[in-house]
Amino acid sequence: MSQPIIDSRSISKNYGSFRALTDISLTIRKGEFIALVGPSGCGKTSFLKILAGFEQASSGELFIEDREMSDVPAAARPTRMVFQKLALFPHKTVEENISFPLRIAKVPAAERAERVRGMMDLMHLRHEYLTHYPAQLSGGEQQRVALARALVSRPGVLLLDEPMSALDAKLKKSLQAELKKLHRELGTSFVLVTHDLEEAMMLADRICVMVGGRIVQLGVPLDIYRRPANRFVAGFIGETNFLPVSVASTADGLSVRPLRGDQTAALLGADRVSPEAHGDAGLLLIRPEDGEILSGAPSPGMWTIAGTVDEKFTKGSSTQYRIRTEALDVPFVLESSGFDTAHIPVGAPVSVGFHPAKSYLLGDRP
Ligand SMILES: Nc1ncnc2c1ncn2[C@@H]1O[C@H](COP(=O)(O)OP(=O)(O)OP(=O)(O)O)[C@@H](O)[C@H]1O
Repeated sequence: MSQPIIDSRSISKNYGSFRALTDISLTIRKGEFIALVGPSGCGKTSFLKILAGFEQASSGELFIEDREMSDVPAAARPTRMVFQKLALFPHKTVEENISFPLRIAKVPAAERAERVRGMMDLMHLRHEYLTHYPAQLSGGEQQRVALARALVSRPGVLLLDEPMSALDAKLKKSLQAELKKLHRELGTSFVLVTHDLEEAMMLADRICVMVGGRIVQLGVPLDIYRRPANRFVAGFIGETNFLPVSVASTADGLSVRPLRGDQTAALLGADRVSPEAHGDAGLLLIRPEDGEILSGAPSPGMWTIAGTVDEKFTKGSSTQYRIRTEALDVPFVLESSGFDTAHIPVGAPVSVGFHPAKSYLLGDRP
């Protein structure tokens, strides 16, 4: 798991005068599952295409399996790519589609047949589909055939460009689960481009957040969620509340206090402070699940904010409240597990409690 399979060194990409990627340095380990996330146009697909050999970097170096890739064409790389829009051959059967890379590699017919059937089993595709054409299969089945075709030549790296975005929610969930299982069983490195942050958190060992053609954060999902690099990443990865605070240095660490309201100051440990936070002001990141609507006295160390329920949504497994407060210009978002058993009506006055020492301090710039 620790050996690198992909080593991208300061890769940049220009399309004419437009710079799509700047200084992308990323090492992906053997067997690792990496998700590339970021807003539309941030360069995720461009980077994937450079890894696959469908685009050339304008500068920088790319090593895959310790080999420099600038002169290695796509077909000769240990990478295979699965696209968002299916790229199956419509006039070839499922068997011909999956065996295509093996034909190119001149694998003997008997071995081809065996490996294709092995992939059908792995992808939970019935063998009777072998003689079917792609149009005769459902969207999810077609995407599984595309995965089978990409994996049949046993690539070291599977590149996935939003392979599930065209599928309906239920199919997507089942394919996500299959993908995770497949990754565990095969030991192949997966690089997944996705817009779906929940998908990235569910599947990836590490998430790489890109903005404007640059990597802004690379880390395990929990770190990206709990210790985002800046306000943009925090807001991009899940819903969040940003409470403006004043910051003072003390002998015991940083002390914070809300700009509005008269709470006692709270001390933050060094692991609760973003490296980009500095000066005497900041934003305290409070995730919706970290707040609670108090029914009694707050527990020691809690800060409380008074407000009124502006809206509430029942999501099935949880209930979300949006609470208007004096402390924030936008509603405080709070999520509690389960149904709204307390039956707190919209318009009701409430007291929101949370532990500042468990939150994370960001700089106050966007
Ligand atoms: N062949 C091309 N010629 C010119 N510009 C391009 C080309 N391919 C991509 N771009 C531009 O480069 C930028 C990055 O595109 P890319 O497709 O890599 O982004 P992305 O993060 O994958 O976006 P999305 O999430 O919308 O798919 C975009 O502004 C895009 O318009």
